[in-house]
Amino acid sequence: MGHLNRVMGSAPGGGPASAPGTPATFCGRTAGHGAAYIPPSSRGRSLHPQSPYHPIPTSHLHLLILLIYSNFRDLVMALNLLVAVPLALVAILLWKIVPVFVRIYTSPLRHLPGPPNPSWFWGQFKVIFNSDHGVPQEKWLAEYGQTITYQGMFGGRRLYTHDERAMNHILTHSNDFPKPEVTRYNLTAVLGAGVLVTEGEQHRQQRRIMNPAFGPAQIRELTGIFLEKAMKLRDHWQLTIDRNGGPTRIDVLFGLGRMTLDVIGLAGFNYEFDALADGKPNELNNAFKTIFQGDTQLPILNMLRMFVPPLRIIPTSRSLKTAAAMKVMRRIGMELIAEKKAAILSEKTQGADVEKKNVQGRDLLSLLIKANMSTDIPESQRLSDADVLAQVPTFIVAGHETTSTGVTWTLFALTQAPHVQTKLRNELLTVRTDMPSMDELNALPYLDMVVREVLRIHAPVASTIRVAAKNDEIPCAKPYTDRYGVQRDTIRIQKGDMVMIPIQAMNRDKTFWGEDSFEFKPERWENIPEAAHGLPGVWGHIMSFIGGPRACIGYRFSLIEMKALIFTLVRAFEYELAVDPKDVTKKSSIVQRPLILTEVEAGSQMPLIVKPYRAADSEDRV
Ligand code: HEM
Repeated sequence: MGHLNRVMGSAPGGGPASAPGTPATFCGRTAGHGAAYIPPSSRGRSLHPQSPYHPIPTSHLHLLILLIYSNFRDLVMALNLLVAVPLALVAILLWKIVPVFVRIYTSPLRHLPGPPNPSWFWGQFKVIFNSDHGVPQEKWLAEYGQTITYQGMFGGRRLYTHDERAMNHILTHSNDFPKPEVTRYNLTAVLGAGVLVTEGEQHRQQRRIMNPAFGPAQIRELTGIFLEKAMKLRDHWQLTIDRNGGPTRIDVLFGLGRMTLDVIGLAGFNYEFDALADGKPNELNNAFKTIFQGDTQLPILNMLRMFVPPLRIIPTSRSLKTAAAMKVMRRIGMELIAEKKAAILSEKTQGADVEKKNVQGRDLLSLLIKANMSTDIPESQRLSDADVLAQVPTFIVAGHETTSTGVTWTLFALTQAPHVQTKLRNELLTVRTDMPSMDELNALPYLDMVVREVLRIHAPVASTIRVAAKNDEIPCAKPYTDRYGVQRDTIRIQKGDMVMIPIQAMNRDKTFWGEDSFEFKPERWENIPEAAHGLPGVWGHIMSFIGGPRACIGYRFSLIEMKALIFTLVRAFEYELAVDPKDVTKKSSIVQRPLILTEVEAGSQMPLIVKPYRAADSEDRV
């Protein structure tokens, strides 16, 4: 307004500083243009603007010209915008989508053998989605060989190989094969930039600080928590059985899920979720549930938001709810961090400096904060509070349902192999205490074999995915035959191609495990086939925790937690499946939860008949 007033004021012949009735928006918007424009016809005129000889007063003429001129400019600008915005959107879409289509026809993966593409839009997505996990891929491998390709949505190519050397290359070159952007977006939306999501230097830095908290000495300290919580679950089931007056159908998945949540709360942050205490409200638990409940609204928009990043700025009811729940999570997380920092600082003021190698304590977060504050970590290598905070939901998500589904499938497997259940219980009953140490648990050979076999055959995380960050040539252990009948010993891959990490399928592949690879046989661990030694898993020659720099950081934690649970629950009870085994299937999301085909509406569950174990009852069966 002031700017325009100056122009008006400087107009020859003067005139009112502000024309009455001039719309404010006009004044505001045209100030820039009006300042430069002085019509030549007005220059040097001395007639009073209100003179009757002027049909239109000069200043009004200026105004009119300005109005027409600026409206014209506005119109042009509006038209520009109308054209520019859709053009920009089309450009972004082309920038994202064209390479996807180009890649289909240029990717060297097209030379690999594999099934024909049933639909350019869905690719094999529907076939895979409507089958049990990994089953179509296992069929294709049998038909086309160990290294194949198939197409996903919009024809995107995926490399699918069981070649152990190729898989080792992919897992160990984690910078060249990171998680795809969509996966990272989905995880970041709910976890923040925790170790599960970050890549490159940020990931290396986080792992370096976090690794000591997951070492054997630290897990030894946590064994008591695992056993205490396992006993709480045992007592809970016993109470249910007592109330029913005998063997009772119990959904073991539910109780185990709550137990492992309580464990990660206490062992992870020294926080009491009290999930096993029925009905007790808990702010963090509620926030967690909100974040991980399934999508109920606008699934199309939610899906589009994943693939078209600009749409992510449009809020949906789901994104708003998630944001509110994350705020709660962040607040509680920050309180926990502040508490722990204060405790460590007071420890420091009372004694010597904290040193990374001396880090001891009970919960993972305290250990992580201690390691981060230790004097032998250079300032530049320390994690920010935001980085530390992001590990809170990361631990909860990564460390809770994975272990509970692992133990759920163990109990299921034991119902299907009663002789294994009995043999295992007999071994566990040789221990004279309810509270064995980590070393005592690890000294039970049959328990160890059962855990290995369950994690092999019922891997809680059935598969994961990576994307090639650059063109690469992947070496193979065994040559394969390409589409043209030529033998090859490397796989060429192009930047942007997806790579499947077939965890469960490699764990059950006959090439590594022999003809009985699909059977649950703990005894196989007395002497596993030589071929299995080549699998690039971080633990036990299986892929369940994958391998390389992105292998599961919590595998020691989960193994001892699983052992503590199985130890306590198999000593106390006998288990039978409450439904027909043919009705038990796996519902694959991130973890493989059980689903009963005749009771789909009940959601994931594992109904078992649970009966207190009494030595005399079972003597005839031993
Ligand atoms: C039976 C139990 C478990 C299984 C089968 C399992 C499996 C896995 C798998 C397959 C990955 C790799 C995911 C990917 O990169 O796509 C992973 C990563 C991870 N897991 Fe586990 N996990 C288990 C328990 C735990 C526990 C108890 C914790 C923590 C207390 C944990 C913490 C993590 C973290 C932080 C990562 C990310 C590591 C990184 O990217 O550097 N996991 N886990």
